[in-house]
Amino acid sequence: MLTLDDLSLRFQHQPVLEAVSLTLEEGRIGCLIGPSGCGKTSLLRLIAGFLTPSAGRVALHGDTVAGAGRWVTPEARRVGMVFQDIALFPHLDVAANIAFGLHGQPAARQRQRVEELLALVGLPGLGGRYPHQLSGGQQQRVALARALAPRPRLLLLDEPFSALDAELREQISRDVRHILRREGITALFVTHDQNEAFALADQVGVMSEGRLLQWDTPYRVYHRPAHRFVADFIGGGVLIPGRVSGPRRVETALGELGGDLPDGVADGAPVDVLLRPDDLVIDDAGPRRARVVERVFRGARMLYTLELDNGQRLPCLAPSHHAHEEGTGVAVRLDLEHLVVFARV
Ligand SMILES: Nc1ncnc2c1ncn2[C@@H]1O[C@H](COP(=O)(O)OP(=O)(O)OP(=O)(O)O)[C@@H](O)[C@H]1O
Repeated sequence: MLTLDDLSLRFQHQPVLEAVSLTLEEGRIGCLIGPSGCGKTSLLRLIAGFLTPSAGRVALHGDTVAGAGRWVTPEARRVGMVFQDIALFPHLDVAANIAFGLHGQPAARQRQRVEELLALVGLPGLGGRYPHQLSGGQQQRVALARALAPRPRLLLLDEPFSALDAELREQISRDVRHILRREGITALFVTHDQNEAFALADQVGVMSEGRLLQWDTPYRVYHRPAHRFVADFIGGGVLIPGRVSGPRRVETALGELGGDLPDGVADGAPVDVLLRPDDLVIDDAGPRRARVVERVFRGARMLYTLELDNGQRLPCLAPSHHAHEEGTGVAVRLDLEHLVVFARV
């Protein structure tokens, strides 16, 4: 459905995007995450046709819409957009807002499509209200209905839920996933929130400084980060130093660990090993001692920061019913499914 080939963008000679390539299959949901300023919004704007690439190609359904000497206007691309600031027309009622992209169609057909969409987004009967008479979540549903009305081939959503509070955001992102699935819409989201990306997406893209570092399933982005930045950015883990101590072996402050090593690292080479908060278990029978430096209550679980004798600090997510006080000692063991190791740069 969507193909980007080596897409690059410059603003006044400043590189903003560099050689971004990805494919998104029909009916799939993709999600781009990355720090502020890494180029996520610019990438959406290139796909929509509000920006022109400096190099590379954008294709929709196999047709080149930008690059390789071709240019298709934004209107002709049939790409819908939902923005962070909801931007409904305040002087139009909900039905007229949704029908905005349907002008030119017979009135009866427009009315039918509006009713259908109001039902789809869970707001039946609210077509006569004005935007100021709706909650933030309801307004965002109307914005979604408006974008879906002309049946776009691809829907782009730029931080659509960021203005909503956390609880509502979770609910509405689940609903939106449902709606997109039911309509078979191909969608590409931008979000800051990795939990949202994991909950919504079939494919997650992690961006940094204009590059797409990994485009993969949520599971692989989390468990098999392809890049040191991805490992660091996702999941609240830390990279601890280690040294290759044999084939598939690494010596660390937590003992010798076994697993896959990156290609080409020699015996004795310095490496970094990824430890996520759920890789470390507080266990009286554990072989290593650590001190509780900090703890943050997260409801069912407590997020501890533990410090080893060598000063290495590690995050540890543990059930909150055994609360360990700050300053006390605990015994720990590792519960690693697989090793993620990066050659030291
Ligand atoms: N019109 C412009 N002219 C010059 N530079 C721009 C312009 N628009 C964006 N940029 C720069 O391009 C880079 C990428 O911006 P972009 O908005 O795509 O990032 P982002 O990842 O969406 O950020 P955020 O998460 O904060 O919205 C930034 O360094 C920004 O300053």
